[in-house]
Amino acid sequence: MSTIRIGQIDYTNVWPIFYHFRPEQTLSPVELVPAVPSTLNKAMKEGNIDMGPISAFAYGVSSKDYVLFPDLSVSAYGAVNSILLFLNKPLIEALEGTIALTTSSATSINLFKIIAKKRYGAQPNYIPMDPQLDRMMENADAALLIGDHAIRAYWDNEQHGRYQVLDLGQMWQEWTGHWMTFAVWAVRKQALVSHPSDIGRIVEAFEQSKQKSIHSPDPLIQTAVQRVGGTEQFWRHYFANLNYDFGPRQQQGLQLYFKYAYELGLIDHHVQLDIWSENKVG
Ligand SMILES: C=C(O[C@@H]1C=C(C(=O)O)C=C[C@H]1O)C(=O)O
Repeated sequence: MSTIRIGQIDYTNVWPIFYHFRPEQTLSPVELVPAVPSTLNKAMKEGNIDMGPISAFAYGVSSKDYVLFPDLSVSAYGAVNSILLFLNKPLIEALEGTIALTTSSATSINLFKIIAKKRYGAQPNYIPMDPQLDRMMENADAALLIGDHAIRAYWDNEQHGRYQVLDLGQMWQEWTGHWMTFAVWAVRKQALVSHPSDIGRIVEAFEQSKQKSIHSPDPLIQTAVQRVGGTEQFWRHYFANLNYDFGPRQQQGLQLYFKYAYELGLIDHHVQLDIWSENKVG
């Protein structure tokens, strides 16, 4: 039996869904592949991983090849606390200049482009850069970071107070009134064919981890303090504020995002959300 390769986003935001993830009784062995979202997006596209969390944008690009796992996502209604734009001048001025975009993201960098163009009619100069805030700010008027890179830069900035910080989840919600989904759990259609009887067990193991983490967040909070830093209070709020569902509200927000991405030519087709269910094959 070939191994099932499952991507694992290398950021704390996905911990609730992985912390207790123990797929049992799968016919094939399971291997976890940790990496930042942009690396997982590419590995998934090339077939080097079979399933797992990817940027919602990457699902949109390759939607014909993937199916979504039900009720799993990384979403927020308003502030995310880890999708942050750091600015050294007011937004309106920065939008006429240069914006550095982290190379680890796909959803958030395109969310920024959508907000810039559709809300502000702006088309700044974008430069992709590795997620190092100081180097980014040497080259740009504002810098977008995600995940733990954003969290660490935020703490650092609290000490030095150098930059204004805007939260993209909040910008999106204030503008559209909608939820935003940053990551979805996708499976390659090919993997549905090669591992048909294991999919249900893996979906169930993810769902169980999520429920366990939501009901007892303390172990995750303690581990985050030890491994990443920060206070217990920060992580309690962070995990409680993120949302891991993929229900009608999250789907509506994501559909609007895909509509705008299509209108701006960031994605070349209308994206349909194709969600896996036990009774559906392929
Ligand atoms: C909430 C977050 O969502 C993330 C943002 C992603 C993106 O911009 O492509 C992808 C996956 C998520 O890890 C975060 O990174 O903080």
